[in-house]
Amino acid sequence: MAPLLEIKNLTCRRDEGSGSSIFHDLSLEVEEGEVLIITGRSGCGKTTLLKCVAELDVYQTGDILLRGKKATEYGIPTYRTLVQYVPQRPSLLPGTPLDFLRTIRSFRSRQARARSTRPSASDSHASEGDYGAVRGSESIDPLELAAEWGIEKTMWKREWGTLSGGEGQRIALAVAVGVGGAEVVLLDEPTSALDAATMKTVEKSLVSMLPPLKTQHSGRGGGVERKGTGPKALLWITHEAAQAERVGTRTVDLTRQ
Ligand SMILES: Nc1ncnc2c1ncn2[C@@H]1O[C@H](COP(=O)(O)OP(=O)(O)OP(=O)(O)O)[C@@H](O)[C@H]1O
Repeated sequence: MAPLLEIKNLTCRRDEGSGSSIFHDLSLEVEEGEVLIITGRSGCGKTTLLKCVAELDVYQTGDILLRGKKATEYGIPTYRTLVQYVPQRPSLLPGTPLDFLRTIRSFRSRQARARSTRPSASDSHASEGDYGAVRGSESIDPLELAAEWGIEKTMWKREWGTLSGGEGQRIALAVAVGVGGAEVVLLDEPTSALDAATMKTVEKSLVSMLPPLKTQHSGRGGGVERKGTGPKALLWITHEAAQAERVGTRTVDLTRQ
């Protein structure tokens, strides 16, 4: 069976392909249940790699396969819902988090309708007011998840730019893992703006959403019970060795690639 995610011989160059290489001939496989830590010195290409995997950045050679299929076979917008990138600074997004959630829900709803003529679960909540109108059928409600991380509901109605770095990070994370359907979530230093206690709470809930690992890896992977309610795997950029040790099942150091 094809791996969950396969990166094959990926090469990415600076300046839209005309400059020097950021990484060259990089190959990786990610299986279900993994928290693959991406680390390495500043500027070595960690963010670029995640953006390439999300098909947001252009690479010059190589293939990225999700369950054996290229993004073009899924269609790029659908692929990006299956492989979701969570930016380091969501404060640069326009509008409010609630607008963002509505847009994603509406896209998912259209996708679901295209696949089936059955009414979507979000329709059945359409009379529940501002927040209920964007609720979906997933087992994780982003607003409730964010509330567990200390985010009050009213914050969802504020412009992204008015939220603190840590508030914006938690909301963006809750949307990425809470709005169902993402198979692989790409986390770009997801807890860099959080205090130590909140960081550990977020880490635990993220790892608990994964399915159990099929193969034993050297890392501890959080040592938390896995419920399999969220994405199938995480690619997680961090500069913190202690965090990598807590959550990671495997580490790739891009400095050495
Ligand atoms: N649009 C761009 N044009 C030219 N160079 C770019 C562009 N985007 C990124 N780079 C360069 O590519 C390299 C990799 O950048 P990237 O942001 O992926 O590094 P990183 O490992 O995530 O860094 P950090 O740890 O500092 O966040 C850097 O040298 C960066 O300056």
